[in-house]
Amino acid sequence: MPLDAANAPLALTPGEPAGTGAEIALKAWADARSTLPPFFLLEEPERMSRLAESLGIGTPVIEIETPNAAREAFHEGLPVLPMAFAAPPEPGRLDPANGPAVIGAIERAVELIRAGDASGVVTLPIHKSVLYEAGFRHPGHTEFLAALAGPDVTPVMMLAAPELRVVPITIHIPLKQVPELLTTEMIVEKSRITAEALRRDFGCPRPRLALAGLNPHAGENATIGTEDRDVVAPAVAALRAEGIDAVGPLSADTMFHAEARATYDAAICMYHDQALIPIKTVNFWGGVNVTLGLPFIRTSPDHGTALELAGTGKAHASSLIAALRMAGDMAAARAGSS
Ligand SMILES: NC(=O)C1=CN([C@@H]2O[C@H](COP(=O)(O)OP(=O)(O)OC[C@H]3O[C@@H](n4cnc5c(N)ncnc54)[C@H](O)[C@@H]3O)[C@@H](O)[C@H]2O)C=CC1
Ligand SMILES: NCC(=O)COP(=O)(O)O
Repeated sequence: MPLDAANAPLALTPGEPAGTGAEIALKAWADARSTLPPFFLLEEPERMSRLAESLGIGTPVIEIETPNAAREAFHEGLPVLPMAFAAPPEPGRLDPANGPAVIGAIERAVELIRAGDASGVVTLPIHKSVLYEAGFRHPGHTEFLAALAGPDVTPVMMLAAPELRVVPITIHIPLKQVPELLTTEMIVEKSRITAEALRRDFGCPRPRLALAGLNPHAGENATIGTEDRDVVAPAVAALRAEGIDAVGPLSADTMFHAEARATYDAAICMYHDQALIPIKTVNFWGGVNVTLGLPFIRTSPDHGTALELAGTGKAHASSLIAALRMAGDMAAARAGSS
């Protein structure tokens, strides 16, 4: 996939149209445009204008015909590249009929990156269960974007805030399946991808990884579950043999306080909540979800659709602002190093 798009704007996908995505996009432009890289939103321009007016967000909406027009337009308002939803979106009311348009916008953003018309994709939150109803077969953006990227892509979810970076090795699977699906190979591969990304995109020349144990007390010498001895410890040994600075398995309950966090650059966690609870506790408003291992840049706010706030204007845009900024910084750094 060509990455000659470094100077192109970022593509922002709409996510769930019944959620808060559209309003935080308007707010991000209103609150932070002078500090953000140019971006355009895939959406319905008229709906965006109506929403800005009804919520009293003073963001002009500018319909653009091509992504190229976004750079100029961004100074004047929020550039919107038109798309259409099948059913008129209503705040807080999910409609599976809009699933194909939500999914299609993500596909279109990847095509624009491939064509050199976008420097990366920032995704607004999707509502996963309504997309599953609409036939979506991927657990989330992370796996869908990897499938769009190509056959041999292993995506890695990392959530990053100034205080902490976390990587869940298993992601959206039932908790009871975690021990069955967790393998040494999976931990090694995702940790290796994380180390490479920390070097390339996050200014860590010698990344330090801290691997959490799966069980309480990291298994207490295999007396509280054997996975830490049999699955996680061999992964740590393999990573160290490759020259990666990895430690663990560590007791997960004592690795997230400030002093512990200062000893590593990313915490490699065995399941979703082991990773996401600490980061959303230390920084709920400024975290960014970034997909590592893709041949293009993808970031996202780390929260969901917040359906109950849709249409109220109360949703915060800070995580989206951080996601746009991170994607822009990554694109600029990659352009500088190529
Ligand atoms: N990247 C993505 O596409 C993501 C999608 N989701 C999806 O979002 C849906 C709802 O998930 P929940 O677990 O309820 O998480 P959520 O993040 O939507 O909501 C959790 C709590 O945080 C609040 N909140 C979320 N974003 C906010 C914002 N910008 N400003 C102020 N308050 C905010 C909500 O009001 C709620 O109290 C699910 O379908 C889930 O799959 C969740 C996370 C990421
Ligand atoms: N809980 C994180 C989340 O749901 C993000 O998933 P994805 O859509 O970025 O794969």
